[in-house]
Amino acid sequence: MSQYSADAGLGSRQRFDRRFFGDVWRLAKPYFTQSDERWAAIGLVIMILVTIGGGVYINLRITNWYNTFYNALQTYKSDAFWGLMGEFAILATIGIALSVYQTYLTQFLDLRWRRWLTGAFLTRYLNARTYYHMEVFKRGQDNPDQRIADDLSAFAQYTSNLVSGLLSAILNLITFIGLLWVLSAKVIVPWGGAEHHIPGFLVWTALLYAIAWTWVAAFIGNPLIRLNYHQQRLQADFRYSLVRLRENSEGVALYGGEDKERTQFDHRFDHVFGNYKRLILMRKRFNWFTASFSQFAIILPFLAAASAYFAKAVPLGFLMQISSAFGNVQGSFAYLATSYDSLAQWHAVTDRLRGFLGFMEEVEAMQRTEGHIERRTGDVLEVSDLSLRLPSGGTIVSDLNLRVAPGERVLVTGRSGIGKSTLLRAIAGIWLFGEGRIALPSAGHSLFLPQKPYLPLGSLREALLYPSGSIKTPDADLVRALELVGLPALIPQMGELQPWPHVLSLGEQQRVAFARVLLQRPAYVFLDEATSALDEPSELALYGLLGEVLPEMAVISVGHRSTLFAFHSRRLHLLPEGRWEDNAIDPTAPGTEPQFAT
Ligand SMILES: Nc1ncnc2c1ncn2[C@@H]1O[C@H](COP(=O)(O)OP(=O)(O)OP(=O)(O)O)[C@@H](O)[C@H]1O
Repeated sequence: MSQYSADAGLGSRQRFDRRFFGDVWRLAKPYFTQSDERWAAIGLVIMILVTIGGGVYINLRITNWYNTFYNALQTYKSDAFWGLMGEFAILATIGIALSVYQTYLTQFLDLRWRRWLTGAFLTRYLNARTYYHMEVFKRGQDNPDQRIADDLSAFAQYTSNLVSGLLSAILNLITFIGLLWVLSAKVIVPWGGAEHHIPGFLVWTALLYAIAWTWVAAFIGNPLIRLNYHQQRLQADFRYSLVRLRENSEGVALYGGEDKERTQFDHRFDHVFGNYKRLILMRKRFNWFTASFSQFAIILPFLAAASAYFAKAVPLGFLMQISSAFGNVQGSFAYLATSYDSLAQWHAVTDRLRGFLGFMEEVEAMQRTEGHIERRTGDVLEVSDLSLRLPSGGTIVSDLNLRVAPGERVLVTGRSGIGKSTLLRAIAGIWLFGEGRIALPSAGHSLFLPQKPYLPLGSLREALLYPSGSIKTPDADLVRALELVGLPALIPQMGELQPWPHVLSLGEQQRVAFARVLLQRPAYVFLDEATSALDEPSELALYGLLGEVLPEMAVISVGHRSTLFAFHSRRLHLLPEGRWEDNAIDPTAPGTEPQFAT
């Protein structure tokens, strides 16, 4: 069971409750307590704390300066004026430097934290093919790419900014609350025709005012969490539809599907627009209140101290000092209210991340509980008592026993949808549902070629050596491989960075995949309709090449063409209800096998 709340990804819990902070802590803790970078991170945190503390101290000095400065003005002391100007210049310079460094160090911490978080998420995402299983068992999880690329960065930024802001507010409060309490002693509260002194009157005023402000901000601003959450999702959905068009541009262009695509874009953008409109309306409502509260907060201390001033009980400097101290205390009390919009975005980002992590944990748990297929590394492919099923429970194959010796060639046949690719997925170790035992040479010694070859981002050279070819492979070998598979025209472009999946035809891409086999020389190769886009003579030529260049390599193919019988010595035929037949192919009668009768 996931340690993150199951509904977290839906942004449905909009409270800053214990579970929310528990999840934030679980996301943040590893970097600061377990990572290799933890001492550097703690060092940065300490430096940020020093800048915050210094900033608060400068604030205090400036507040006291107000008192002296305005009193000097009121009493026309021009000689004190210039000295005070100089003092202000020094305080302001130190204050500016501290503020610049606080921002710089916080951003530097964000950047490093983001790098670490991204690395940790990627490790987990790629480990045990979790990325693949998350796609296969997708349940309402959207755009993992956005969660890794954007949300992690936003999480690091919001967390460090909000926490340093909160610490600064607390320090400010501790520093100024005493001063404001002392200053309150001189404040007169006229009530019922008499003058009263209420201990800590200004502190209570600031506190009550901030409570009212926070309550209104939370009440009005709460829907912002949900709207921010949806905004990020809808934005990512819209972007994803554009990326899909780019990736499938040829298919759409050939179908002339622009109108349909446009409708799809408009539809998705309407959602982005509608949600954003609600968001800005909500922000407008929210800003009405926060702007009113913050404006009124400016005059509140003057209102509170006016009676004392007009009664000439206190000088102007005192009034200005009160205003500054009150602003600091009240601003600290109201920190949560003034940061509510950022808090709402932080909540939304955290929701998305914990939803993603929760799902990743669910998939990892599924990998542990569903993975009953025992796997071991061996020299020979050996499948024992293997039963495979669909996630829904349907049987794909029952009690399969298969041994493929080095150099042997087995053709897997059966009607479409019977489970041929699923059998290869199970042998590759990416299909979870089933039981039995599989022994297979290690990853570097077995290579799986799907029907649609995967060409990574980069040069053709990199595509040829993907995934485990040595980067030191001499160019002469690559040239030879391209010649053998019938792609000599590509030799001059081997180092070019091009969108190869768009540039090469599917048949050419399948030839590139065969060149990979020749270069990487695995002990076992699995070809899942890996020549489906080629004409029959080219298909036979490529198969013949494998036999010639790599006679010791075992070949397990999935294919629908009867011409493939000529190349294989055995046929594993999958039948309905999990039945199967394993027969030798008569080499004297190629192509005469019945066509995949069930
Ligand atoms: N992730 C999945 N979740 C649920 N069912 C799946 C999944 N992947 C495959 N299947 C189902 O498993 C069955 C076997 O699929 P598979 O791709 O192995 O068939 P195949 O024999 O290779 O078909 P074809 O010859 O058309 O490529 C199909 O009914 C398919 O819908």
